[in-house]
Amino acid sequence: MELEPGTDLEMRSAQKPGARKVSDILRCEAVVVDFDGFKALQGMNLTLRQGELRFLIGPNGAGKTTLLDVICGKVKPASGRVLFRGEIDLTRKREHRIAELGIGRKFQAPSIFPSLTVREHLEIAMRQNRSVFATLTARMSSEDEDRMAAQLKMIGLEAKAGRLAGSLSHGEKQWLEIGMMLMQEPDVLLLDEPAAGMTDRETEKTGILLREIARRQSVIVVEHDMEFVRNFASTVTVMHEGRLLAEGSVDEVQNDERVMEVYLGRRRNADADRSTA
Ligand SMILES: Nc1ncnc2c1ncn2[C@@H]1O[C@H](COP(=O)(O)OP(=O)(O)OP(=O)(O)O)[C@@H](O)[C@H]1O
Repeated sequence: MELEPGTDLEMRSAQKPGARKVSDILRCEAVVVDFDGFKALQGMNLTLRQGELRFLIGPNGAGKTTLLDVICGKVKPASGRVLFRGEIDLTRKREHRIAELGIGRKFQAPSIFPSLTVREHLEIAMRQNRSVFATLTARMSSEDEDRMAAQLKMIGLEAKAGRLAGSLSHGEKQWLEIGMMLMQEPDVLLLDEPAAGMTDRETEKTGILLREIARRQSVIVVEHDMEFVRNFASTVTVMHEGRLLAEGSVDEVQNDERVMEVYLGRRRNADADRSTA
């Protein structure tokens, strides 16, 4: 594991009790992303509070995934800042360092190992969060065992801890991946359409899980499923053409004329077309 003395200590000290209280955990300021002349983000702003579950919506190509890519360091912006805990500019950090600082990213497709058990996945994830020395000592402490049990319960896979991950349903695989992220104790979780391809019941359970996570951590969810958003969102950010279009409660953004025009209107039309087809 790479160690950069000093830097992490300084960063972590910002989180210690008694340090300046920062209620905004993440602030994206005027972020511009330029893909060879095409501006996927054109000055995007977003502020995420600690312990918030935020849904990010917008039509195809609005720049939602690109914004998550900037936050986790996968894409570097041409200009703008992403401030973590008020003072660390993530745009100046490398991707692995951003993950170490406490930003977890989950992509849409599950990437699990079919021939490892559910429990083994969580063990691996837990060890990735440890120092080299701790990784070499194979035994789990009773504290680790407690965390493992709590995590399995939280993601609803208690009864399937010994099952091979390859035998899980699509929804269960997604929860396992979320559980692996949680084992690394991120402060901010970035999720791209976590409920895509799930059954109604799995979708419902995913929404409940996200709410549970947001009791302690901050979450940004990119989502297309408006029913899911309606059921579980308190604050929604709407993007359009690489910018913030509107922000507010589901009701507020649904009644916003600009939003109806560029996003919900299109979707309603699409839904209407489908129901009359
Ligand atoms: N690596 C890239 N190179 C060039 N253009 C890109 C690249 N990645 C994304 N884009 C373009 O940037 C724009 C924003 O893409 P992005 O995937 O962020 O949108 P989105 O809101 O997540 O869309 P969707 O809902 O369809 O996933 C799109 O026009 C896309 O084609």
